[in-house]
Amino acid sequence: MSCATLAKGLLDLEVARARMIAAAEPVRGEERVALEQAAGRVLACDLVARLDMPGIDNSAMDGYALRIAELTEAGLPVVLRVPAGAEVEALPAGGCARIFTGAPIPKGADCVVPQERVRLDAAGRVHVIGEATPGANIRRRGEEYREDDALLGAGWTLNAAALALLASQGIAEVPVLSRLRVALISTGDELIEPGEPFSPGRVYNSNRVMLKALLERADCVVLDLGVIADDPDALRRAFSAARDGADLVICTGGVSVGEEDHVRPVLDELGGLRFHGVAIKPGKPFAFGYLDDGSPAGVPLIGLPGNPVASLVGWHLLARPFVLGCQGRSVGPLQQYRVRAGFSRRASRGRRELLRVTLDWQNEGPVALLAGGQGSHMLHAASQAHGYLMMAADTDVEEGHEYLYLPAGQFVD
Ligand SMILES: Nc1nc2c(c(=O)[nH]1)N[C@H]1C(S)=C(S)[C@@H](COP(=O)(O)OP(=O)(O)OC[C@H]3O[C@@H](n4cnc5c(N)ncnc54)[C@H](O)[C@@H]3O)O[C@H]1N2
Ligand code: MOO
Repeated sequence: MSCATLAKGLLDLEVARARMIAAAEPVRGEERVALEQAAGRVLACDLVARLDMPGIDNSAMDGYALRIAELTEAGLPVVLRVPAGAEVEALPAGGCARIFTGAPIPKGADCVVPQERVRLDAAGRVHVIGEATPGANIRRRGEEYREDDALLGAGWTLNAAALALLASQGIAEVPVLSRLRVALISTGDELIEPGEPFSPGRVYNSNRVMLKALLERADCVVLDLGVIADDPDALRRAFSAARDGADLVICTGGVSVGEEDHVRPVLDELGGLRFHGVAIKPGKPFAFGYLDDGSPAGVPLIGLPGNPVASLVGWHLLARPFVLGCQGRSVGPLQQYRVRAGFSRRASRGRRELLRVTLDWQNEGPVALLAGGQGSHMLHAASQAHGYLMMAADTDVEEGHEYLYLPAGQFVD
């Protein structure tokens, strides 16, 4: 999309995203944690294999290990029984071994025939039904990787399979990066907390629990500073307190242009605003800057919009890549592919629109349907959406036409 079509003064999404990614400085500090505690943590250094994988030649099937050259019409007697965990033995000449999945291949055997493909005669001799192929059903030592081969790189997020991989190497403790400490501030005089009695004009704080969940899922330690009034002095005090204990400050609300919106001027006063306003809907009043704490760079601050869905979109597209970068994790380009729209809709002027959609798979290919109301305060559709249909600025949605779709799975930590 050409920047010329964007509303004046707003950054293009890709430009803003690139600036967030470039600004992210990986946190220093690491610790060793037990494998059981390491889910979702970020590896602090490269790890190499300690052992060949598999460690020995072993059987992929329950069956019989034999030498193909010794197969005759008379069949082979079973002369050995090899369960998983047994010592490696030699296969005596002229016989075969009853073997089980994972058990070591006896020396001299060159094939495992699954038990479904053998016939046992009255004397208990093994007859192979069909062909026996050399090497069949034998998992070779080191066929996956060898000792000292690269296993996982620094910056890798330890997902369940990665933990299992390390466990398979006998690794019980891993070096991980220190968790990013994020101070979370909600601004707004109107805010009350869930559980408090409702009164007209009050708004339940939805951003707090949403961002806390997103940050914790992204392996951050959240320092929740609660709700701060729409007042520059209160905000000044909150930002000053936040910068002293956190690697990053995130606040929501008060980041737009009204005289009740104090985030931008206070950020400017306490450090410096780097940019404000991104050409996306929702999520336009996104602010990024630094609070001066005496260090060369200062403490980064992200101001997300108050409208909850705008805050969510700002997290997904701009704040999360910054957090990932601060955690030493790699941030790839947005995953997107083209999907047919099952609805028509007028364009957003001057901003890309991120429509919250579900995918209907009942037709030949997926069809995107609106997940519900699209206002930036409308959380129901956001809670149901499978992803975003990303519309270029000033482009109407026409039913049956294809548009870029961003699956929500890419934003899940
Ligand atoms: N004259 C203009 N007005 C607005 C503009 C603009 O460009 N010119 N931008 C609009 C857009 S777009 C958005 S998005 C909002 C965001 O404004 P703020 O970030 O300043 O947010 P607030 O004004 O504080 O609140 C907006 C809205 O969200 C509710 N809110 C705030 N915090 C929470 C929370 N923690 N949980 C739930 N809901 C929250 C708040 O009550 C308001 O209803 O500005 C537009 N205005
Ligand atoms: O960016 Mo606002 O989120 O359009 O409503």
